[in-house]
Amino acid sequence: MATADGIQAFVDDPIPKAMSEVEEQQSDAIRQYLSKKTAWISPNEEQFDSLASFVKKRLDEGHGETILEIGTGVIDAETPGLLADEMEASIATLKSMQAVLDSEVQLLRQKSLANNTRFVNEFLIRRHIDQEDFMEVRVAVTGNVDAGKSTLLGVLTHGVLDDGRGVARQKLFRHKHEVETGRTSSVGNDILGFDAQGEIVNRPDTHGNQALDWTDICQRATKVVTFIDLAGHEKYLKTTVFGMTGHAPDYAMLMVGANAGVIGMTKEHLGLALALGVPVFVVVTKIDMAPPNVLQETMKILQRILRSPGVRKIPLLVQNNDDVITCATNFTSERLCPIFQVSNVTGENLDLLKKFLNLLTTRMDACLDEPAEFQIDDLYAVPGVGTVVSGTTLKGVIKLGDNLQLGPDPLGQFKSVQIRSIHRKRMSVRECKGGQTSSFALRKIKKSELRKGMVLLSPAIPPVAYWEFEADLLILHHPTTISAKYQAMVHCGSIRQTATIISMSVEHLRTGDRANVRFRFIKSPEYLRLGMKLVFREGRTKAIGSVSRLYPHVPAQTSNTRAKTRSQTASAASSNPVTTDQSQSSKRVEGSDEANQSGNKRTKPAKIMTDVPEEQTVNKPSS
Ligand SMILES: Nc1nc2c(ncn2[C@@H]2O[C@H](COP(=O)(O)OP(=O)(O)OP(=O)(O)O)[C@@H](O)[C@H]2O)c(=O)[nH]1
Repeated sequence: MATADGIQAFVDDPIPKAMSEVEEQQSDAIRQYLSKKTAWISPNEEQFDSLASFVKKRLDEGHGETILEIGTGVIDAETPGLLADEMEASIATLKSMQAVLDSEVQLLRQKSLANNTRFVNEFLIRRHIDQEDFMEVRVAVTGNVDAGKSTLLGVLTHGVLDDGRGVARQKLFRHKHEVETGRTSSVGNDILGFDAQGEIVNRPDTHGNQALDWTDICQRATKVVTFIDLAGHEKYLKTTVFGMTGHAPDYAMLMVGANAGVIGMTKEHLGLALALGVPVFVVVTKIDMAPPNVLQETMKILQRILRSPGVRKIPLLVQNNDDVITCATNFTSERLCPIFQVSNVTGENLDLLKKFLNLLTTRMDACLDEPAEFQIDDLYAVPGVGTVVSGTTLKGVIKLGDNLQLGPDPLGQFKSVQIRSIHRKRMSVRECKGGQTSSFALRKIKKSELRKGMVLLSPAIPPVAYWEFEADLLILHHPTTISAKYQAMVHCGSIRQTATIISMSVEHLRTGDRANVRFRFIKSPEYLRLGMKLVFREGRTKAIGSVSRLYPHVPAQTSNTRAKTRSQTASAASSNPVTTDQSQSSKRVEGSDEANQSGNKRTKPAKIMTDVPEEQTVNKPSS
């Protein structure tokens, strides 16, 4: 088991580095001052302002929160620690900064050095957010059936303990058959809110009603963790894959029953998170009922799998507050894998897990200055409201009343729609930013016109749909060989559609092979972006990859729109492909022979579609 120190060795301490980078324009004297561990003791006005702008920068970068270490510096790195009275003065400086930064300061841990004479403190600084806003973190909950996923979510979000016979999970079930069988079949969402001091704001139900009041949670929370509860049963793997690709989780919580161990879908789910580059932490449940030797065996196997060459994680058993902070501050490094051992029945170690969840931050860059892009992962027809789409804003800001381009439809076309209302976690809001999930009520759109995988784009983004694309693919498993014409389901963002391999850079593909593969969707064109991760699977076949080249689709035209579209097409969606080494909007490949341009001996790609093939015109949008 790696120790906290072991972890520290491979992750650079981000704090002094950030400190040295903070304000290049600052004078040398100020920069030197900021690099000292004593900087917080009694700064003058200019020094105070510099410290404040340093923390503000860190808060901006951390989506509204940051962990700050006091008592270490770049200059005096070899002699860390402040005397007790120096630390007290530093804390007073930090506290007086709360008002300037409109934030809350919370002591996370104190390290004692030199026989308890010197101290290094770590603080969580969290910005106050107005009632309508909150930070968002998405955690995909995965693991084999019966690992205790729904139970843990019931326990965390409703503040109750389980009885070992499923009482806590009853609070979460959404479908009648789930209540009857105790098995999750749909992707469900549950939320856990934390205030600026890191306290849980989910209130126990006071009306005998099991549903939590999400608006109340969001109004009182500074940070909301959304759990995407994915089905554990193999039968629902399609749902699980969709949850992992379409709901854009920041982290994956892999649950393992201490008594059952690493069985069934556990490895499959771990592999999926690894393939999609989602950092994983493990929660071992049911430690109250597992005999010590069984728990030990489960831990041994788990750690062996995590350390194996295909996974290459560094497992860290979280046993105390110190471990929580070490894990939380180093977790964005995809290699660290914290492991919690909990009981949903006795509540053992749940406080450590809650503290860890409170410290997680989103991995998604909001890209607020870029044109808005929203991926649709679900559709509803809400009586009295109309058509509602839910999903994730991938970048930019979407505001009430905005006109966005909705598409692509089965013909690859987009249409303008207006945002009638916005909900974030069922709370009515005026805007939604990059990295946040939300639902929009749309004007003058029927649910039948929509399907999952569609997008809403700012008018500044060229509305291009793609029938064909290339991906760099790695075959994780296939029982025999894959060749051209092979078909399987492509999961890419919230897109879920069967695609055919139309050409490959090699003749055949077997387990472990890598190749560049050209795909064609069989039903309708989709909106894709270069670099998007994808999972290609059918039955026991599994491959992962990322989109490396796009072949824009030119939609069918009516005579009166033809002239207009022709000019748009020329500028925005030239029928030449877009590749990963080109900027999507500015550069395009010159000439017409893509195979030559790519510089390899791939089969010459099929002619680029300039009209809608017959089979697409008869297909209805899938949902
Ligand atoms: N003793 C004990 N029982 C637990 C614990 N956690 C869950 N259980 C029980 O284990 C059973 C299965 O829990 P679930 O939460 O339904 O498991 P799941 O992983 O959500 O299963 P799926 O939804 O089918 O994927 C239930 O009867 C729970 O009461 C625990 O920590 N200790």
